[in-house]
Amino acid sequence: MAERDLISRFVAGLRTRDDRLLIGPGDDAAVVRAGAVAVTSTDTTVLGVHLPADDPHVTPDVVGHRALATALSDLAAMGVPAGEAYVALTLPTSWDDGHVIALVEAMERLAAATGTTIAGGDVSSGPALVVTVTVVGWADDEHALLRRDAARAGDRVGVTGQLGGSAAGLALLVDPRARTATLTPNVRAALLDRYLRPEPRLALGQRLLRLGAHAAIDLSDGVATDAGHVGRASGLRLRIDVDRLPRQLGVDAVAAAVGRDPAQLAAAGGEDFELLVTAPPERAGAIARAGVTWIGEVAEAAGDDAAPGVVLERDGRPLGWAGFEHRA
Ligand SMILES: Nc1ncnc2c1ncn2[C@@H]1O[C@H](COP(=O)(O)OP(=O)(O)O)[C@@H](O)[C@H]1O
Ligand SMILES: Cc1ncc(C[n+]2csc(CCOP(=O)(O)OP(=O)(O)O)c2C)c(N)n1
Ligand SMILES: [Mg+2]
Repeated sequence: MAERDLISRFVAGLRTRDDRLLIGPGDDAAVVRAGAVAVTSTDTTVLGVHLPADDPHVTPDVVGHRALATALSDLAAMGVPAGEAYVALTLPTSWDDGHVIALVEAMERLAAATGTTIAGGDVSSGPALVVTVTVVGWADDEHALLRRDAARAGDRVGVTGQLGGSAAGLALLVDPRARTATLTPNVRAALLDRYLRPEPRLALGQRLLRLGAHAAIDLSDGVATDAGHVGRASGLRLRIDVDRLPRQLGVDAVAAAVGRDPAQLAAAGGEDFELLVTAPPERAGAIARAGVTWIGEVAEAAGDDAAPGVVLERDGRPLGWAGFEHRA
């Protein structure tokens, strides 16, 4: 199919989910009636970097879902609902029309499930499959946000859901040793799903904001790195006990099979796309009931050996673990 026809074909399957969109796909630019404050984030998914390039699990559907989910995760971490998404596709010749349409259809399904409107994008050819998704959410005012720099000394530090599942799922795909792990079919499927089809915690992010959380960040690179962003942005030190990190079922078995510490998969494996939050102790009960596990606290940063950032601890002693880094 020619570029124009391909675009027309997949745009025909996109729906508008709000009354903001004045001009959607088709003109030189999208036109949206703005809310009070725009919250915008962009994320890239590269086949071979974010997903294995030649694995039968990595279908066009998985690529589409994951690219939008990981972008929406940043809006979840800001505590705002999703608004519009803009999708730039770089397509290698090995991706035929059917693949591209399946990718966009999977995105549209997640868009429907999250109230997102795909309002525009771009199609290019290129040497590798790259999907860049820009998402915009709308807040009523600039205070109705979960920022990285809003942690306060004395806050508790918590995480939503369970961690390590994505790294374990990836290991099941790429590390032959992981296949020796004893897992029930359901547990194995849930680990693969966590890696291949993460769910952005949009409703939970908004709920945490309403419940009085101070700061939040989504866990893309792992607590070891992402908690450090909160600490540095806030000028404080997050102290986290790695043995309190909730681990997804099956993580321990995969960690044993690949010879790694299970807490390290949970702290540094990355891509669970859960949220890390800080909140004052008086809110801890209500926030825990919303699905948060407390893993540490926010301390003043003072002195050379207590710089702003994160310190991961085991039995009160610091560990040198680090999360994912693109240019290590
Ligand atoms: N090329 C760039 N130009 C401007 N800002 C950037 C660029 N790359 C990253 N940033 C900013 O740096 C911060 C961290 O980026 P990144 O690690 O991609 O964020 P996240 O983990 O939330 O997706 C973000 O606020 C992002 O907007
Ligand atoms: C094939 C493959 N190898 C390694 C990884 C691990 N990995 C790749 S990117 C990444 C971190 C998250 O991606 P990034 O682009 O840093 O997202 P952001 O922090 O910008 O949200 C991790 C853990 C992977 N997902 N797939
Ligand atoms: Mg990253």
